[in-house]
Amino acid sequence: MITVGLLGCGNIGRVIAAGQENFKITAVYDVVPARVEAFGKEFDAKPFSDFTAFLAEPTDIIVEAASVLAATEHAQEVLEAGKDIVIMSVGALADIEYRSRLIETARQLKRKIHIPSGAIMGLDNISIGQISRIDKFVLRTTKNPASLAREATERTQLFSGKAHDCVRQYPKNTNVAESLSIACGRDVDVELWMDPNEDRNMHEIFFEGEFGEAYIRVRNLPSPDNPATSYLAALSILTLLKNLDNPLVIGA
Ligand SMILES: NC(=O)C1=CN([C@@H]2O[C@H](COP(=O)(O)OP(=O)(O)OC[C@H]3O[C@@H](n4cnc5c(N)ncnc54)[C@H](OP(=O)(O)O)[C@@H]3O)[C@@H](O)[C@H]2O)C=CC1
Ligand SMILES: O=C([O-])CC(=O)C(=O)O
Repeated sequence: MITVGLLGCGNIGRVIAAGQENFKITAVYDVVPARVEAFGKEFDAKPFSDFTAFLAEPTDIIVEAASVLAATEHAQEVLEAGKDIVIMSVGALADIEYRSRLIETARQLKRKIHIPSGAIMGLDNISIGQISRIDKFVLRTTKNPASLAREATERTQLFSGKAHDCVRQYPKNTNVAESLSIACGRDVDVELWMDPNEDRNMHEIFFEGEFGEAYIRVRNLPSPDNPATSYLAALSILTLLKNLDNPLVIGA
């Protein structure tokens, strides 16, 4: 049985905990002490409000499902503690120097940094961008203003530019932009829109290159507990965890 330390007892954390089968969350940590206590009680995991003690608890892997700040603060020490990590708040890796340091640490210590597919589809073959020419790559994300904690009466563009800058400005909403950039090996172009007539979290990907062209559109249901986060993102990380000990690896 794989033992998991869960960093972040929010919306995604709860979906993961409810779906435990071949892994067991044995330790949990969150910035909100009351939340971590209640979570620990409900899912039979040891609650921690001190990160060092949480990390010292024997677990096979740490799952970050908290925030870009949490991933930035803790990923390096998780690897240095000799543990693999799953990073949900991928925006932390927009800092190229930090990302390189993490990868180098993981390489030296023979650890893995897992990035779930999250709220999008297609990351598998989008990674051909690492070995093949890409002529165009645009992510267009459209969310209801409520998912962005804003108000609007008409379709409004919030951002147009590069992924690294977008996720810095909208760290709770555009981690997918960074996942796509890592997959295809370049800082992709991003448009972020809010639309009061869109009730889903929509991600459209326009991808052209040596292989031909692709258009991918996902219209995700928002998570009931956090409309900023698509439910697909929680399902994705749960699937990743369920496959950690599967010898059959599918996809590019
Ligand atoms: N890669 C992807 O495709 C996607 C990634 N995400 C990202 O996944 C992460 C989790 O999402 P979700 O579960 O919906 O978020 P929630 O806000 O529902 O839960 C996160 C929990 O972590 C806590 N937390 C925040 N910062 C820290 C910290 N520094 N240390 C410890 N705990 C902390 C939060 O506390 P508090 O409430 O006080 O902040 C909250 O309890 C988010 O960063 C989100 O942006 C979401 C969707 C898609
Ligand atoms: O859940 C989504 O649709 C996307 C999201 O919030 C993110 O990438 O951070």
